[in-house]
Amino acid sequence: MTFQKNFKEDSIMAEPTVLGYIKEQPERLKYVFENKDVFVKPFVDVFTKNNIKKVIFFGSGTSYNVSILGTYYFKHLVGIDAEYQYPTVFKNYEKADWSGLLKKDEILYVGISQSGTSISTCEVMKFAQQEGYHTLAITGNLNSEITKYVDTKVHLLVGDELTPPETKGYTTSVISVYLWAVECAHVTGKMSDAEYEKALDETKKLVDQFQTVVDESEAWYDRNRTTIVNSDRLYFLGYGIDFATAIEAQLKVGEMLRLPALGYEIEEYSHGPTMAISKKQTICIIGSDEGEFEHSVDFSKSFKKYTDRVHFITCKDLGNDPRDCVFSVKTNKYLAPLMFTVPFQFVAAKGAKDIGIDTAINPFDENLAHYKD
Ligand SMILES: O=P(O)(O)OC[C@H]1O[C@](O)(CO)[C@@H](O)[C@@H]1O
Repeated sequence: MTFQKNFKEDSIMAEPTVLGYIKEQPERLKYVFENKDVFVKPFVDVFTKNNIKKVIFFGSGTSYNVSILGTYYFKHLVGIDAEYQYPTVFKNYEKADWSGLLKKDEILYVGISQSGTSISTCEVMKFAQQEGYHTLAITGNLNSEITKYVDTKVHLLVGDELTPPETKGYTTSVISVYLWAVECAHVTGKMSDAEYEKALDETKKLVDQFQTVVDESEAWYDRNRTTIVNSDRLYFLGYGIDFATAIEAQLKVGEMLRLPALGYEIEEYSHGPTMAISKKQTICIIGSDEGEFEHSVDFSKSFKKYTDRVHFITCKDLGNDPRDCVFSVKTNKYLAPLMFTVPFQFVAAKGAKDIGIDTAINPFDENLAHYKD
């Protein structure tokens, strides 16, 4: 069986490669931002018409990691309840509102699936629809399986991504979910006109500078490639919103570079896994804001006593250690995950190339994760 992906838009690449898709992100994110009405309007319509009080995000793999960010965006920016859940675990162990205070039609189930064919995500949306909840899916293929199980289908403007691992699929999904939250926050009065303009301005500024993000990420990988690809194990550590980047890095490296890769909340990492710390381990610490940043710097100093392979990925000022990826592009902590994922896309895709792995081939030939189109 072959890996199933099916996007209807034309590919602009003669021979699709993960590295090609990584490098397409500046242009693609700009396109997504300029065409935001396509995916923001249908979401906001459902949200406002139904006076939604809670959003539950579902996805698998990369799309699950997007759900983590979506949840923080809706909690912090829109100020409503939100959750991210593994689809099948949710079906078997959870319910939409344990408090019993919300009406069914105040809850929105959101399925994120670039291909629209992830089995578990499709199944939970089908279940939600049968139970009578509002259901919405964002997908790159508006004729895909998931669209059969939702009231509202929203187009993810990702274009083709014909290689198994998703890279631009992640960043286009993140920016889409962020723009949903910004718009919902504005229309509900949670964000003032000035705050709304600022949020859009910051988004535009970031997508306009995304080529620099890609260039600085690749340069960071090139500077550190030798130790990275010769590591016994790679850890990706982040607090709060940066935890999404940590487990997205774990996933990308697991898919492509295929070395042992572990994503942890940074303090959790210090509760046990540090017992295994050794000189051939690479530890990447992601982003962070305010107090979390200071704390992460303290952690990195301690880790450096045990391995030289400690890297900080941030847009805060941090000096000139070539092991770090300190972006010259600055942005807010909600948009920063768009940047922080890119260095790890290079670790995964360029690292794989450097050690002779073809990322266009999925050697696992079983159809467990996706429906066939
Ligand atoms: O967003 P989709 O298409 O549901 O896919 C989710 C996940 O499935 C895979 O494509 C393979 O299982 C992963 O690479 C990806 O993270």
